[in-house]
Amino acid sequence: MLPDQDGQNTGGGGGAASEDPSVSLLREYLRLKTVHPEPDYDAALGFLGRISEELGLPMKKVEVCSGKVVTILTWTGTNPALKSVLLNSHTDVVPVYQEHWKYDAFAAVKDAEGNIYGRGSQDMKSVTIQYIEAIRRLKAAGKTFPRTLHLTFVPDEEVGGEKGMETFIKHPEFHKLNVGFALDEGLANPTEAFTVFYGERNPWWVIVRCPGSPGHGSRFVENTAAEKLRRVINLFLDFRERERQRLNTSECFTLGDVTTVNMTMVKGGVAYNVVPAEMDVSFDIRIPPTVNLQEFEEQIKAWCKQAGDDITYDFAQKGMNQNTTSTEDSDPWWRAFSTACKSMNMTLKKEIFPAATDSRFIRAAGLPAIGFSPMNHTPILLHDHNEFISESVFLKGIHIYEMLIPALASVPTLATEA
Ligand SMILES: CSCC[C@H](NC(C)=O)C(=O)O
Ligand SMILES: [Zn+2]
Ligand SMILES: [Zn+2]
Repeated sequence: MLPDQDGQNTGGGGGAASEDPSVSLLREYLRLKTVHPEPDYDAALGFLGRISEELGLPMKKVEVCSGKVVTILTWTGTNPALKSVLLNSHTDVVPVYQEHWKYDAFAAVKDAEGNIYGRGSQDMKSVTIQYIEAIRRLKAAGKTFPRTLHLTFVPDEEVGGEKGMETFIKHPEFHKLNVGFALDEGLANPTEAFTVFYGERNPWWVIVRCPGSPGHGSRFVENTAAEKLRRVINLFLDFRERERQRLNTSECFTLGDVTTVNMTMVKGGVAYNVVPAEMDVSFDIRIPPTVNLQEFEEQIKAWCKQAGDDITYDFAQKGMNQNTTSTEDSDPWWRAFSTACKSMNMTLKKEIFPAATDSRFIRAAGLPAIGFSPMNHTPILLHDHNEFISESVFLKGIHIYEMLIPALASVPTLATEA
């Protein structure tokens, strides 16, 4: 059977049944080209404006930087004085290598197995539509909850969040939301379990500059940049290997529990026969919240000193916040979240997110945030070729939010709110 490009009438697996409207909505959203480097944010704004009307929820637009709008839909609770629940998602997606995809990455093709292919199908347009569809169903069922729910749709997460959540979190309009707890993106899990993230590793992007004596390429020049560069690379990559071994030798460790180091760029040199006056190397380092950051920077300093004279380093990214969100049963937000999951017989795996999401800005503001994308039995394909989500996993995810949202929006008044 041919894959379904238009999505009007084909059920997953090739049946003749009509497509679930939630699936059609996801596929419509996947077709919007909110892809870097020039995301069509106007298309997303138009789409969200329509959703606001359909759901009967007021929409607010906050332009945090020129052309970068955060959209907020609000379902006011019966006790609006209580702290609210934030359902956050980003509207942008990363670019694709189209030649490596089975289908057009922006056609939202559904194959005969019911797998929906598209950039953002995991990261994180599926989650956006799951929030929307769960709320649509809860409203249609006439439910109300004590706590206010805010859905925020933010730009630029995929390019670091500087003109998105990082700025929005400091904006008066964010403070007006009176947030008590936030949900944001997680990762798929290929097993029966669902992964939940209660913290993130800090990204440190380091450039190490190695100056050296220049000279003719035919000579044994002393004190070259390349010799220093080699020692720097060895010291950083030896540490990488030790951390890799540590991850492999302990069964209870995941990627989020160790420090990764990757050499990502090398620069230097002007001609084949000129010994360069400087060579630079860059590393992408991700550091778990349990590591002492001051001590780690001392280590970097010591490596640079050991590698030779006058070596310096700079940061292009240096996350310093190590806040994590409580996953203790004594925490009312976690209790609400985990109890709802338990009632659906879901197995949860608690982890530190290996990369960086907008949750880091929420946690840095002192607010609890859980990273969760309800995608079990799904390979992790974010930023990868042929990113997909199955129709059935997507639909189950809506049901999961139909249970989670009422639980979170009904967390009893906290001691700090009384
Ligand atoms: C540090 S800003 C870049 C953010 C990006 N997030 C993801 C999820 O890929 C990353 O971790 O590289
Ligand atoms: Zn994402
Ligand atoms: Zn991403």
